[in-house]
Amino acid sequence: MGLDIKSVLIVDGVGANCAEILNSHNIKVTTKAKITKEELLKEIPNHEALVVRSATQVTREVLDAGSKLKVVGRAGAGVDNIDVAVAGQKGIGVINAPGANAMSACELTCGLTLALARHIVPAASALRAGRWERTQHTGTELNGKTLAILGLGRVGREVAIRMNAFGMKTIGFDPFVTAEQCAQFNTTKMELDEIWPLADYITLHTPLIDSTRNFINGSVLSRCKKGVKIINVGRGGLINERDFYEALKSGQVSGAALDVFEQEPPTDPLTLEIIQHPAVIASPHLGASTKEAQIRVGLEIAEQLVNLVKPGTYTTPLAEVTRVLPK
Ligand SMILES: O=C(O)[C@H](O)COP(=O)(O)O
Repeated sequence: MGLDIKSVLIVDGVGANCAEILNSHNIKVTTKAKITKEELLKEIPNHEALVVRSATQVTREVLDAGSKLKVVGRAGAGVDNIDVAVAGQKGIGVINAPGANAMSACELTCGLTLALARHIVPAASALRAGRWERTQHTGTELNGKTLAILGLGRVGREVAIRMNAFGMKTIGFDPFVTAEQCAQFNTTKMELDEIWPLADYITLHTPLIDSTRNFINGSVLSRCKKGVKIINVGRGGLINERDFYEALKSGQVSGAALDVFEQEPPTDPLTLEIIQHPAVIASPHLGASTKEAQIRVGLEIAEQLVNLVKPGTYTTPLAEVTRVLPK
C-alpha cells in the first residue's frame, strides 16, 4: 500500500517533465515557478508533497503550515534549504536526486578552472568593450599544477578524472572515501593540513552542514600557497566571505570562480564587493542548470513520488534523506 499523495506543489522552475509524469499517474500538480514565502505558506496546506530546487527555503514555518504534507522532494542534490531535522520530527520524508545533476556541476567546475587559468572572462569582456588586451591576460597552464578536491563524492571524482586529462595532479580529502577508492580516479587522498601548502587550485564539493560551514577560512587560507585559486560550485557557506575577501585583496588568493553564495541572489555588500573584484568570476548558481540535468532531476523526483504512491512502478531507487516509508 502506497502513500496517499493526491496533490503536489512544484516550485522553483523544476523541469516540466516532473509534472507530466505525475499527471500521467493521476496525481494533481500545481506549478509555481516563483513563489514568495507568503504565497507558499498559503498554498502548502493544500498539498501532500512539495518539490523544490534550491531557491525555496523549506523552513519549520513551511513544514508546520503543511498540515497534509508527507514528502518534500528536492529536484537536485543539496538539501540545505530544507529543515530536514524538523521534517524528520514531523514524519515528513525528504527525498532528493543526488546524482542527477552531478555531471553538469562537474563540467561547470572544469570550465571555471580553465577560465581562471586563462582569464577568459575578463579578456572577453575587455574585447567586447573594444579593448584589445593581450599582455594583461597572459595566463598559466593547468598542466603540471595541483588541484585539491575537497569532497570526493559524485561531483568531485568526475572533476578529478577530467582535470587529470589536462595534466593536473589531483589530491583530495573526504572522510568517507578511502585512499584505495581515490586511487581509482587517480587522486591522492591526504589530510587537510598536507593539502593546503600543495594546492595551486582548490575546488569545493562538500555538502553544507555544520562541520563544513566556513571550511575555507582565514587560518586555512594563510596556510595555502600564495596565489592559490579557488573554485566553488558547492555552497556559498563553505567559504568565510570576510576572510576570503581579505585574502583576495592581499593576493594570497589570486583568483576565484564562485557559482554559489551564502545568500542567493546576493544582496550583502561584502558579497557584492567580492563579485565585483577583478580576480573573481561569478555566476548565478548555474551548476545544475543544463537541459540534461534538469530532465534527469525532474524525472528522478517524479518517479520516486509515483513509486511512493504506487510501489514498484519505476526502477528508480528511493533517495531518502529523512525516512519517507514507515520502518
Ligand atoms: O544542490 C544542487 O543540486 C545544486 O546546487 C543545484 O541547485 P539547483 O537545483 O537550485 O540548481
